[in-house]
Formats: sequence, structure tokens, C-alpha cells
Amino acid sequence: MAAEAVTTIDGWYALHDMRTIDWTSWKKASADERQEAINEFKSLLTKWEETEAAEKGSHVLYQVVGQKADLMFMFLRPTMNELTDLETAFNKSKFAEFLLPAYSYVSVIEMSQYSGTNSPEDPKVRERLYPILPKWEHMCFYPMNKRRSGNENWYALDFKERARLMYEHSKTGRQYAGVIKQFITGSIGFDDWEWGVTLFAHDALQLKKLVYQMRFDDVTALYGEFGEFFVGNRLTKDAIDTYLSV
Ligand code: VOV
Repeated sequence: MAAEAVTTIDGWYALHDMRTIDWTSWKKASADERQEAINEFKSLLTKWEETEAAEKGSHVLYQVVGQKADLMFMFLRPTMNELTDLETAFNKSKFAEFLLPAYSYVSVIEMSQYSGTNSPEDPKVRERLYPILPKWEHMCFYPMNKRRSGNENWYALDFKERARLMYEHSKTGRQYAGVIKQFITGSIGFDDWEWGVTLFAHDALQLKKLVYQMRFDDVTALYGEFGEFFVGNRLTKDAIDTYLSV
């Protein structure tokens, strides 16, 4: 008999957007052109801040460490259409002329009902479905799957066993309360992996400690498969001029 799917409650749509700066063309541009690009970029950030203040979405910006990208945005919006609207507006901006696509990921904030206690009317649950993203010092993003091969097939496990494994997972996670904030986004049908994992930390080392500790939970040890990892440091609007000065 087929295993029973878990119901999910879903919130805002998410776009993780990673860009690489074309420093060569940035350096070749005139000072006026660069200033125009910076001003336009900052006014887009201001517009997104207004959306966030009105609780109609949220966003963060991080500077990626390593060569995978330079900038890492995460956007949350009530609809997928708003995500393409903001992406298109950004792509048309002067600053985007100096950016190369590095990676993107489309998903939706998801809570699964393994414990059966999440009600979409509960203000605590609403806070997780429609969150204002934390502006903590470090962010980590990676996509993942639950294995579906041979004896390790998550989708063939019965509900009770999956709920037990997720309960064990949540116990490990809860040890990091106040240290790491996690956002799980579902991407089955939207992107190449099944979930996106976004973590925020004040101390970068705690990202490694949590992800390592979880490797020993049965759910991760037996079923976890991972894509690329991106890690970054927060880039504030005030720091943009310095960051882009050449
Ligand atoms: C701060 C850390 C933290 C905490 C507290 C936490 C708690 C919880 C709870 C309570 C629940 C279940 C209910 C829900 O809300 O969905 C989940 C769910 C989930 N998690 Fe988690 N998780 C954390 C952190 C955390 C990490 C670091 C990872 C990556 C795994 C790893 O090994 O690298 C992860 C993955 C997931 C996934 C993919 C799901 C959905 C699985 C599904 O099959 O549906 N998660 N998670």
C-alpha cells in the first residue's frame, strides 16, 4: 500500500537569487555611470524595504564568500507573479548590467503537519509562513532531497515512521534556539531539488555545528541528499558604496 503524504501549509513564495559582479566592466564604467547604478540599486532596496515594512514580503542581501557568486538575495512575496515582477525590475536596472547570473532557486515557505498541531490561524504559525527575514550577520542556503532509492526510500516510509524521524530532527534543531533561525521552503514542482534550507546565524561557526550535528540524525544520515551550499555575510544598504568602490 502506498504511504500517506503529509499535508503542508504554505506561505510566501521564495526566490533565492545569486549574482556575480562583473568587476572588469564595473571598473571600466565611468564614475557617473557607476554612481547612477548604485543610486538605482539603492532605490530598489528602499522600495523593497517599504514592501517589508507593509508586511507584504521580505528580503535580505548577503555577500557570498567564495567564487560561487558575489551577491545572495532572498525574496519573499505573496505570489509567484510578484517574484517575477521584482526580478524583472531588477534585471532592467542599470546595476544589473554589471551582474552575471550565478544561481537561482524557486520555492515556497512550507510547514509540514507531521505533529498535526500547526493551524494556519495561529499567530505563531502565521509568523513562520509570512516571516520578516532576520537581518543576522550570516546566511547559508542549500537545496536538498529526501532519498528515494533502494532500501532508503523516504516516500515509501509510513507516516508514523516519518513523523518519528522528523520529531528527532526537530529536537536537534531546537538545541539551536536563538542561535540559528531556519526557513524551510518546499520546491517540489518548482525547482530541481525538493526543499530549500535557509539558515541565519550571528556566529558563522554555528552553521557548521548545526548542519554537522544533523548529519547524525537518522533522517539526514539515511535520507538526506544535498546540493550546492552558499554562505555569506550580511551586506547592508549603508555598506554598498564602500563595497562597490573601485
Ligand atoms: C534551527 C534548526 C531547525 C529546527 C528547529 C528545525 C525544526 C523542524 C521542524 C519542527 C520540522 C517539521 C515541521 C515543519 O515545520 O515542517 C522541520 C522540517 C524540515 N526540516 Fe528542519 N529544523 C531545523 C534545521 C533544519 C536543517 C539544518 C535542515 C537541513 C537538513 C540537514 O540535515 O542539513 C532542515 C531540513 C528540514 C526539512 C527538509 C523539513 C521538511 C521535511 C519534510 O519531509 O516535510 N531543518 N524542521
